[in-house]
Amino acid sequence: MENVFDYEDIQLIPAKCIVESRSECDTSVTFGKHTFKLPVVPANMQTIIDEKVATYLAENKYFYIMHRFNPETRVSFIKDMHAKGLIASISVGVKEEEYDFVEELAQLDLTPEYITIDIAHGHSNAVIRMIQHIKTHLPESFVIAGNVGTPEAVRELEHAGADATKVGIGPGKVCITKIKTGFGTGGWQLAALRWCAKAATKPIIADGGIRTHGDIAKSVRFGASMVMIGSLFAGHEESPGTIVEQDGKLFKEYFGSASEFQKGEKKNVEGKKMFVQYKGALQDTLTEMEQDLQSSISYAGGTKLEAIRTVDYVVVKNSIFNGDKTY
Ligand SMILES: NC(=O)C1=CN([C@@H]2O[C@H](COP(=O)(O)OP(=O)(O)OC[C@H]3O[C@@H](n4cnc5c(N)ncnc54)[C@H](OP(=O)(O)O)[C@@H]3O)[C@@H](O)[C@H]2O)C=CC1
Ligand SMILES: Nc1nc2c(ncn2[C@@H]2O[C@H](COP(=O)(O)O)[C@@H](O)[C@H]2O)c(=O)[nH]1
Repeated sequence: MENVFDYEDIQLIPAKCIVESRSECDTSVTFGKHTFKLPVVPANMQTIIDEKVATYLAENKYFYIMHRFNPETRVSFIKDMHAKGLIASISVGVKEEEYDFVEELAQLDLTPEYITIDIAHGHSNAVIRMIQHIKTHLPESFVIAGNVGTPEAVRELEHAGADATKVGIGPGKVCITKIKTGFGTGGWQLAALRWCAKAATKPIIADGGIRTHGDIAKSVRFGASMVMIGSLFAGHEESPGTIVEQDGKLFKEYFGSASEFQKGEKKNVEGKKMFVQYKGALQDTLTEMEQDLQSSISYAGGTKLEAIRTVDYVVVKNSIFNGDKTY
């Protein structure tokens, strides 16, 4: 791999502005059969999303993916969302009982609009078999498969029938895969995204490592149709993590899906727990993301997200923050 870089090493180069106001710029994205307000999806993790957050996002035309860690609630979740006229977007694993679950949905005539196969090492026969199983029993569901970090993996999962692939092995804020195994895209996630996007013929979700709103525009530039974000969504009032007070300041817990806290045991642990600063209402962050992305589109010299995909960029090797912090 040549030209390895990450989010903080890149600056996008402005093109001539064609709008009078940033409000003219449209951040919406069509992903599968639906159009959403932002190319952003909160991570399908237990401290990021629950039924209430999912409903809020769907009602307000944001994409969401419900996590898979309360498997027994998934059937009622899909029914509830459909009863409210909302899309159902769920996650599955690859263990034996997940095959039965997919068949159960088919027997109940319940088709989630989106199903995400959510495992750590998605370039595997287990995921390929699950894609094929879903496509056999629920052919109308849009299947997102991951996570992967190579063009070979993207090609194989697409070939197996995935409608989108999710790229990112180990760049997450609560991830310790890179430390415990020595593998992953941590530290070069943006370059890995570009590498994968060149091979992809279907949409890619860039997953993990987003630390600023500008990183969303950079992900779009390097080939993402959608960007999955955990840590930036962990500190909200609505975030399911427990709230704690320390030295008069409020924090919310954020833990990895492969952490001991999630698994309830110390086996194959590849995630940790941390506390992020409380930051008020979820909608405030979504609104700020939209405004920042509208601004990105204006700097790209366009009125739509697509304008970002073709801008020039420079590699500035770890210098863009220049000691500054965003908060
Ligand atoms: N994006 C990322 O970088 C990472 C994300 N995660 C998240 O953590 C959660 C748990 O993930 P995961 O452990 O995959 O889910 P599961 O615990 O559901 O494991 C899925 C299946 O894959 C097997 N498996 C897991 N890792 C490997 C591997 N490296 N090689 C071969 N087989 C493997 C498991 O068996 P067995 O346990 O017996 O090996 C199990 O049968 C998911 O939500 C995932 O997204 C976890 C790590 C990295
Ligand atoms: N290696 C691990 N990765 C994990 C774990 N739990 C979640 N994740 C991944 O992180 C992103 C979110 O990243 P962030 O930088 O935005 O916080 C998430 O979508 C997963 O792909 C874990 O336990 N280990």
